[in-house]
Parts: sequence; C-alpha cells; structure tokens
Amino acid sequence: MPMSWADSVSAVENPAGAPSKSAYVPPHLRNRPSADPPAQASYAGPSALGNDHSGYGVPNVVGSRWSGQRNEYQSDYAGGGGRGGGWNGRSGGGWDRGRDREVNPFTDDDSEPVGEQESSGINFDAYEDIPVETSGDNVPPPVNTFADIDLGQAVNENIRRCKYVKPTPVQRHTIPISLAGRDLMACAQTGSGKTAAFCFPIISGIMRGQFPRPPRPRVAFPLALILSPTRELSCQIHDEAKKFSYQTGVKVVVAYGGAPINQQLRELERGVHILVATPGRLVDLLERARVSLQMIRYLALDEADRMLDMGFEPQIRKIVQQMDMPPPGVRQTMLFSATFPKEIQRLASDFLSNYIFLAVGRVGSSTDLIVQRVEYVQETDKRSHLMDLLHAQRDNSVNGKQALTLVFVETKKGADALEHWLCMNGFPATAIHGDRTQQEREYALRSFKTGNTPILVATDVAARGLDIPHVAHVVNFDLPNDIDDYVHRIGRTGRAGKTGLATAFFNENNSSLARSLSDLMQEANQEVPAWLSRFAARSTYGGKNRRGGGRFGGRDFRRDSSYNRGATDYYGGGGANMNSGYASGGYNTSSYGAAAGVTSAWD
Ligand SMILES: Nc1ncnc2c1ncn2[C@@H]1O[C@H](COP(=O)(O)OP(=O)(O)OP(=O)(O)O)[C@@H](O)[C@H]1O
Repeated sequence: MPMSWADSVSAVENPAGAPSKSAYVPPHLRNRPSADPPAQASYAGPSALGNDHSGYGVPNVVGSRWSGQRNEYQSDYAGGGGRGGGWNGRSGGGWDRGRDREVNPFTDDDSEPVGEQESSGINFDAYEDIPVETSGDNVPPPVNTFADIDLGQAVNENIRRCKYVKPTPVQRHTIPISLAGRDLMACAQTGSGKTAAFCFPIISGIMRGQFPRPPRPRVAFPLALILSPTRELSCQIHDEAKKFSYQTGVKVVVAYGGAPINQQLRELERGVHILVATPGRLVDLLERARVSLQMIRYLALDEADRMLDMGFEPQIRKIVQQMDMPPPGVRQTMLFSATFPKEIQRLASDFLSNYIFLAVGRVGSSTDLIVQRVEYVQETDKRSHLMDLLHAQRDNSVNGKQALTLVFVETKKGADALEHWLCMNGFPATAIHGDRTQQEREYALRSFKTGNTPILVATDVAARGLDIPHVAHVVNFDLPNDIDDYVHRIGRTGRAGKTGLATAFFNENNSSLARSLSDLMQEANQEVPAWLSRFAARSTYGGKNRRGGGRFGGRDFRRDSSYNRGATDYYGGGGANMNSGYASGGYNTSSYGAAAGVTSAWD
C-alpha cells in the first residue's frame, strides 16, 4: 500500500518506525543536517545580523523608511519566539554555531536539470533594447551593475555564487527603488528575474536594519512576508531566497498547504525573518495565533494580479488589512507580475503608498525569445496533432535527450486522460494539477525537471512563476480564456535570455480569445495566420480579455484621465498616501530603452 505523505513525513521524524523504503521529505526540509541540535542553538539570526559580513557595521541605511527608527530598536531581533529563549545575545555564540549548521544551498542537487544549469550563459543582448517605463514621484535612477548597488558583501558573494554577472532590466530598475524604501508595482516579462528583484532589497534591508525583540514566545514575528499563489512557487521562492541570504544571518521559512502544518510550526518556532507563504496556509497560521504580522516591514506579492483576482482577494485582504500588519506607508510593499490589468491595479493601490509603477518588456513575455505559433486544430484532432509535434521533437533530440515539453490543458480530468494516453503511446509523460496530492505534484515536477519524463501535462497550477530550465516547448493543447494566462503559460519557456517555442491549438471554442491573441502576437512580431486575423476581425474583446498594456504587460492605471478625475474614489479609505502630483496631473513618467513615448493599441 502506498504510504501517504503525512505518514512519510512522520516516518522521517520517527526513524525508529521508519519503513525500509526511503521516506518522502518536503523539498524545503531536504538536505538538513542529520543531527538537529536543540532549537535555541540552531539559529540566531540577530547575532548574525550583527556579525558583520556585510559591511554594515556602521549604519549605512540608504533611504530606508526604517532608518529613522534604528535607535529606537533593540539590536537583537530574533525573528521568532524560539524555545528556551536562546535568541537574544549576539555574544552567545549561537549564530556562529547556527551559521556552521546552515546548509549550503549552492551544493543542493535536489533538482538536477537535464543539462548544466548555468546562469552565465544568459544572453543579455536579448534585453538590450527592452522598453522600460516608470511613473511616479522622484523615481530613483536605475543602476548598471550589481557593484553599483549597496547590497552588502554577503549578498554580493551569493550573487557571484548564483553566477549572476549583471542585473537584468527589472533588477536594474527595481532594486534602487526598493532600497530607497519606496513602494512599487512592477510589471516585467516572464523569466526576467523578478524573484531576485524583490528578494535582494528585502534581505539587504533586514541585514542593515535593527528591530525590536519579538514580544511573545512561541509566536513567529517575521519581518518580511512574500506571498505567492501556488505551493510550488512558494517552495521555489524559498529556495531562491535561501541562496540569496546564505551566510547573511537572514532566516527564510516557507509555509504552504498540503504539507503537515506541525513541521512548519516547528520551523517557525526556530525563528524567521522572511516568511514565504501561500495565502491559505498563512491564514491558518494567523488564526492559530502562531504567526503575528505586527513586525512586518516588507510585504511582497509575487504574481500580484493573480493574488488580487477574485479567487485570492478576500484572503489577501484579510492578511494585509484585517490582521495586525502595519499599514501602507509604515511597511514597504512591492507587487510583482508579468501582467497587471488595470482593474487589479485599482484594487492593489489600496495596499500601496505613493508608489512607483514600473513596466519592463513587451507583452508576450519577451521580445523575440519565444516563437509563438497558432494552429487551427479541431477538438477531435488535438491528440494526433500533439503526437505529430512530439514525434518531430523526438527526431530533433540532442544526445538522445528529448527537450522538455509542457502541455497545458483546461481540466484536471483532461490532464489525467492526456497523461495516460501519452504514456500508452510511448511518450513518457507525467501530470500536475490541483487534485493530485502534494507529494504527487512534487514528484511530477521533479521527474519533469530531471528529464525522466520530458513531457508534463499541466493545468494552470503550473502556469505562473515556475522556473524550469530547458523547457523548450509549451503547447497550449487547450487555450485559456484569459490572454494574461496565455502570457504566463508561454513564459515557462524562453526564460532568462534563452529561446523557446510556444504552440497553441485554436478552434471555434477559442473565438473570444482571437482578437487579444492576434494583437499580442503582432506586438511580439510574430506571424499571425490569416485565418486568426479573420477570427479576430469578427470578435470583440471578451469580458476576460482585459489587457491594457500595449507593449507592456500592464501600464500605470493612474495615467488614465478617468483616474485623475476620480482619484479620491480609488484611494478613499485605502490608507494610501497619495502624492498630490498624480491627482493634479503633475505625475512623472520616464521611458528608457529603445522606444520612448508610448503608443498602444489598448489605450
Ligand atoms: N541577474 C541575473 N543573471 C542571470 N540569471 C538571472 C539573473 N536574475 C535572475 N536570473 C535567473 O533567471 C531565471 C528567471 O528568474 P525568475 O524566476 O525570478 O523570473 P520571473 O521574472 O519571476 O518569471 P515569472 O514571471 O515567470 O515568475 C532564474 O533561473 C534566475 O535564476
């Protein structure tokens, strides 16, 4: 009988009763040192913060909204209640022991990719002429190199370990904005390095800041909260953040649904500076009073438009507005996505204070990195058409290794059925969707990443954020209803300067998407088939086709004349500290890159 995930985790915790087959361990708990010392000796974040590896021995706060409060705080914030109170002293030696115990995330081969995983091979030329547009008050100028940014020695060392040679455009612009303490809504193409763009300033800010001691034991008081919509994405952000914060003393913990909560509670009790979480599990932890948000200084929402879409909005409002989190203007808030529909921007502005809007890159995820093809395929022909594509791909395999192909379908049942059919026909495939257990989801992802099953059939649960190297082909077997979902799906390929292919199967059922798809492809200089243009000419934008970005995935809604007329409506009661410059029409916009001065089909 297969062992459940919960059983397998408790088997890890109770080795005496462990079954002979290897037990499943959640990703964020893998590669932990085998002998776990008592909690009080395990991690002493605050002493690390004082253990100056970062060049911050002398307060050197760059425009942080916390700089003025340094002296009010104790110097030894520990990030969590801890057990036994071993969290307080810089001189207690806990950090040194803690640091020794810190697992080196750069040697983690947990998800060994098909080929070598190198960042240095990134083709930055692909980003040279990317259009960038900022709006807002007193926008800090972009930087050109990591050396131009004062992130501290320890973070710089981790950047080197990551093999990041220079910042991507979104990093060049957002990091100075965030380090200046400004709120931010950033809309940048898929695969362009947004994760590091919000992680670096948070880590650096926590390293240089001084924070009060958590007031209650056994309750976690994170300083930063990063929310994302899926479990896999939260795990991925956690992994990335651990790399960026290695040996900085900043402790990152992840909490997500589908995993045993007790394990996560124990992690939280050991101390946390940065909590990465999915909204549902976080609400659970808040309701159990095991996490308090009262010390939050940084709030980042990844895939922010998804987080504020109908499904998640109530939970996000609860977390951000109805618990004990400091209000906008006190905390620093950063929202990131590749797409930002205007109505979502309006909602989001409730969470922000005098923010800067940044748009980087074209719609369709990247300039010419993703070749987009649309083929007219009747429902009944889709399987055989897919088979043809896969056969062609198999013929083109390099060194016997088949390129990774991600196939998006509409329903969970459809995913199961297509996976089964592919396997029956000799194509090693696996599937990921919301009805699979977390263990199955993780196995599927891992099996795909390592190339054991080079075809992954997925629902939209895999559409956003997942950074899987070597995905060469994204097939929209079923097209989504929303063009923004299409943008995120195809963005699973063509990442970080690499090229990719996206094929969509289109038929009458997708008529409502025709116009936005055809416009998007034109914007991205893709060949639009004549038949699709005819479909587009016949259709209007459906209610769900709400793109408003033109060359970008979104444009600042405050630029709309309707916004200036009705500014108070949007901000009434939201607590936003609106800069008078916007409402009075004196708002600043600047464009960088090849194409300054914006004209857009959607405005
Ligand atoms: N400065 C850099 N130099 C080289 N590689 C980088 C740099 N910054 C990020 N990367 C790499 O680029 C890839 C994509 O980054 P990331 O996942 O943060 O993209 P994203 O913009 O969040 O994408 P999505 O919109 O799909 O969520 C990752 O593999 C990351 O390690």
